[in-house]
Amino acid sequence: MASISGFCSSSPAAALKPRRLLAPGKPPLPRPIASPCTLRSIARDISADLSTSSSLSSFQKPAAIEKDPINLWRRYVDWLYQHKELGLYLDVSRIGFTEEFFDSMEPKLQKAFVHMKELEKGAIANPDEGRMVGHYWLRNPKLAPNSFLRLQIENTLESICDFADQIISGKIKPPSSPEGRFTQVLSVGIGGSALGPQFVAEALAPDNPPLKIRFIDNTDPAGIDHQIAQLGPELASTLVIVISKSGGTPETRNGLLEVQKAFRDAGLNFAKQGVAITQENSLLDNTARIEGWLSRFPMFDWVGGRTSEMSAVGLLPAALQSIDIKEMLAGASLMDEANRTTEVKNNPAALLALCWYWASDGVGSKDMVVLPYKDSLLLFSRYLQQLVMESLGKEFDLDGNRVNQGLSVYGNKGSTDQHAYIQQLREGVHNFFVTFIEVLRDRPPGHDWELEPGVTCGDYLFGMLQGTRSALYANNRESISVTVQEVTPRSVGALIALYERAVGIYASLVNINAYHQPGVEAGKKAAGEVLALQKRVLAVLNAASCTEPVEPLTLDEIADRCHTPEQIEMIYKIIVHMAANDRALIAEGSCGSPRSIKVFLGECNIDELFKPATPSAKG
Ligand SMILES: O=P(O)(O)OC[C@H]1O[C@H](O)[C@H](O)[C@@H](O)[C@@H]1O
Repeated sequence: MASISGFCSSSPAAALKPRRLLAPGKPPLPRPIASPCTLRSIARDISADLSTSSSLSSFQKPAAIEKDPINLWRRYVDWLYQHKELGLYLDVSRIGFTEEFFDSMEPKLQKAFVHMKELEKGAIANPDEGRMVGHYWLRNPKLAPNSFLRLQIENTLESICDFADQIISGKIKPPSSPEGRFTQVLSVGIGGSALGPQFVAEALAPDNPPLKIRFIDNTDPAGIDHQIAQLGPELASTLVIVISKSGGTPETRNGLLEVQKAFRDAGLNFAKQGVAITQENSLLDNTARIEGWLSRFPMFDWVGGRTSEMSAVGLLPAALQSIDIKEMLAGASLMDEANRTTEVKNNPAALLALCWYWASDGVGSKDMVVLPYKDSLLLFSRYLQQLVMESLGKEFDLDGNRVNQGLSVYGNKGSTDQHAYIQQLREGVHNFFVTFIEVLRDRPPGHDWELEPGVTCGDYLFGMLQGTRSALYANNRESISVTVQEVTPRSVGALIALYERAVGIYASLVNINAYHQPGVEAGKKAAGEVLALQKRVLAVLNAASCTEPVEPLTLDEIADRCHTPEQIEMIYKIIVHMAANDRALIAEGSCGSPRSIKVFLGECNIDELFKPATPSAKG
């Protein structure tokens, strides 16, 4: 193994001292016994206590990371990972892990490899939901645990390619477009049903795709109106793809209802232009079937939303933009293959996971800043945010211990971000590590020119990346660099596969389920309760506004009549929102003085009074 002198603790005894999370150079402080502590520090302590002898708690991070340029170069060469066929490099030399750390992690990594192997063979790797985790089969259907699943994958891919060909060639036409063919795709979906397609469109769509894609990924009415307004008369030649694994996500349902209304208003037949990507027999699937939509593609139970880019979710939108989806799959498959070796140094995903573990102390103590130096990769960090944070951000580990795990991800692109927040990264709070994504090819051959003697525009970008990496490192800020030759379907497929696997391995290292998202439900449930309360408020206001004379109500009176005095603040917020949208009138007072306001409804709706009572969230 490489000599990385200067990286190691000075003596074996020092290596066994309990590790402290300190700025380099500071002497270790005794752990406070009963001082006030943050949730994060509690989580960190619990996690440290739970860890075994192979965890970071056995180590002390070096006081300062290697600065000698020759030693650093040796470290660079010794640790450089290269995937020849993909033209992808991974440089972990600027992460200061020690040999002892590396060796101590070996058993955990070997265990992680076993988990990944079992997962690929079809084990129930998502135990809470009792599900297999099969995104790796999508790019290598032969791996699927049975021939039924293999055929499902192969047939879906074939039907995606056929459908996209027929749409692009104009064999399948929109019923009432003067263009005679589809020119636009409007993708409606959220989370894993949007982020991958958005990232890939930004990274790979040609300048003039056969169909231009746009997205509705929220329940923001103004955002939806904006997308529809921009389509204008081209709505008639727009293929609407509604994507939802569950088929019941409210934001996506609302997007669909809004788009369907726009079609009705324009006198268009939505069904002839609508496509659903969802699980069989979901609400969305049934709607699409009953309404006779143009087509339906399956989403599989064993593919999670955030790992669905290589399923119909990602492949259909990409194919419609003439992105070579088979190349994307090939890139992912090659990367998966590389990630199956049990030799850590030759396993890029394991190396990444190891670096994350080192840099964030195995408890997410540092954030991961992702900086692609290439405009087309702008959305990579946003895509990774869901992949990493929804997978790793967990309250409990697989044994039921409270661990509050996670790894925060943010970033946009270099060198743009250099003019925004790199100042803080260089000199401010030291709570992050960086991942640089470097693309060697600046622009297609034959287009380059020197904007000053010997220097091209791309040389500047290169210089900015290297300069930032060095400047950060000089101030003890660690970084990883991932280098690809070009942004192609193959390299993008490989990048996605690399991070998917790194997340899986890291999850094994910290013993959590990376494939469920129990925390997301809490927000959804609370949102449902707010809407249920709003309906009760409306019913109460409606009753009071239908009297003669109209009876404006105070917030206390509304809360009282809703039988939810404890919800008065939420009722106030509901009133303010309704008033701002012309659905309620404030008779007295102003929103700024909640106690003073009296409210009635702008329009009394007698029918509303005779509707059956709205079921409340509180029963
Ligand atoms: O694809 P859908 O079922 O509509 O789900 C969309 C998103 O919903 C939730 O937020 C989940 O946490 C995400 O993982 C998922 O991607």
